[in-house]
Amino acid sequence: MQIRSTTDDDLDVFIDTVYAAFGRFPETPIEGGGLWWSALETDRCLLARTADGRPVGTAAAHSFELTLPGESLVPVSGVTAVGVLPSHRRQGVLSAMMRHQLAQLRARGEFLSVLLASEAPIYGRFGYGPATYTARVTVPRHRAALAVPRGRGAADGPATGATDGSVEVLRRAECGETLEEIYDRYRRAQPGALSRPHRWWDLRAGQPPISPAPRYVAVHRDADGAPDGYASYSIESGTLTVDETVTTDDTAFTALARFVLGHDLVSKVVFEHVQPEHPLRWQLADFRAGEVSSDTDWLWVRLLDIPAALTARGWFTDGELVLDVEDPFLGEHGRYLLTVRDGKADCVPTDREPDLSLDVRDLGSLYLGGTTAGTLVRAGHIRAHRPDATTLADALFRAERSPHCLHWF
Ligand SMILES: CC(=O)SCCNC(=O)CCNC(=O)[C@H](O)C(C)(C)COP(=O)(O)OP(=O)(O)OC[C@H]1O[C@@H](n2cnc3c(N)ncnc32)[C@H](O)[C@@H]1OP(=O)(O)O
Repeated sequence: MQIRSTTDDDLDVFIDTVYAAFGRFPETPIEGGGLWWSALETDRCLLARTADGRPVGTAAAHSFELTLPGESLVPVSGVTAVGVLPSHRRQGVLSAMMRHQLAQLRARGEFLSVLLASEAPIYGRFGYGPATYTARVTVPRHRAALAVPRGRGAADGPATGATDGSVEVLRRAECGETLEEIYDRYRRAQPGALSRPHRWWDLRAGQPPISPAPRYVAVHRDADGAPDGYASYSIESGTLTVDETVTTDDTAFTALARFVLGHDLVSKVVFEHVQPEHPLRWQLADFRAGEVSSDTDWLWVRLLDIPAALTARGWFTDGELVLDVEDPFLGEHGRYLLTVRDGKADCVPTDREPDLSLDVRDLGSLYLGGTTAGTLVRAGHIRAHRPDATTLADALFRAERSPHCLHWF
């Protein structure tokens, strides 16, 4: 088998092979999403061919920036379009492509790779672990009243929590660069968020092709008229579905939630992509009115250079841990002393006794602070060699807020 990067000449073959492997991408672009292939970077697409030249497998990578805890922005590869023809599955084609791709990413000097997994059992063996999570919250309109914020001082505004800002409803084509600017400010402060490159906005990529229904965008502006949030939504059969809510602060989110929850001729409101620990359910007067479903993994993270990755993120508690990390797919093993002081980490090889022994996939899950070491110790995946190592790891890896990624690729 040969694995080679594509050129403009074989991009069509690449796309045909992806369609054949997935068997379900719509041929016709849908407004607001669905143009996934138009954002591909040709020289970052891999085609696997049999010895007689038949294309059988694909994998690609996008160039993104990922926000780490501590608002540190780093380049990452967003792995995508991974597929093997049904006739050639379970013969090692994907394994060969993953090995090839990880070596390529390292050669580019990248220390992190990320992806969205079509199925959860596929990527752990290649060293990826689930690192951000997402859920759907469904609110029936008749139970949609918001609670009066108990912590709000009289000087902060009216007791209803309403703000002096405004909401305007636009069609996507009328938004100009407003959404892109809001998204960019949001993602720079949100651990786990990916950049959405300019051309993705032009191509209307970055959102899943969920529905052919027209999309509306509610844009929130603060009291001075500056845009600080938007909610992109569609209405079908009495259900208003918000597929993306992007705000630079909680006030804008609350105002947009109030707007969609107050929409006439709608029986329920569905918020897609709500991050863990989001205050939305607490903001409802009836806590049980927000029904959580589709609680699942979103962004998977793979560390390619452990010291580089651990020193790149910000840290919020001082401490010292010895991590013994196995990387079975790449046949590597390393033991590292992680020392955190004043928000920064030092990470060097050591032969000290380990505090935690773990697989690189589990380090990927801890890395953005969205999964606790305690959970993975209890699951039997991480081994703690002293009783307080788990508590310390939980405190150390925590981010300033739960990591979250909205970008679809
Ligand atoms: C980031 C993204 O693009 S996600 C999209 C992933 N692609 C898809 O879901 C499209 C449909 N599926 C496919 O094209 C293929 O089944 C792939 C790409 C998932 C797997 O390709 P294959 O060439 O069959 O994988 P390969 O033969 O290298 O398998 C390696 C190992 O993973 C296991 N594996 C592969 N796919 C799966 C799966 N879907 N579920 C569980 N195990 C799997 C294999 O059993 C094998 O295990 P083993 O080493 O213990 O024998």
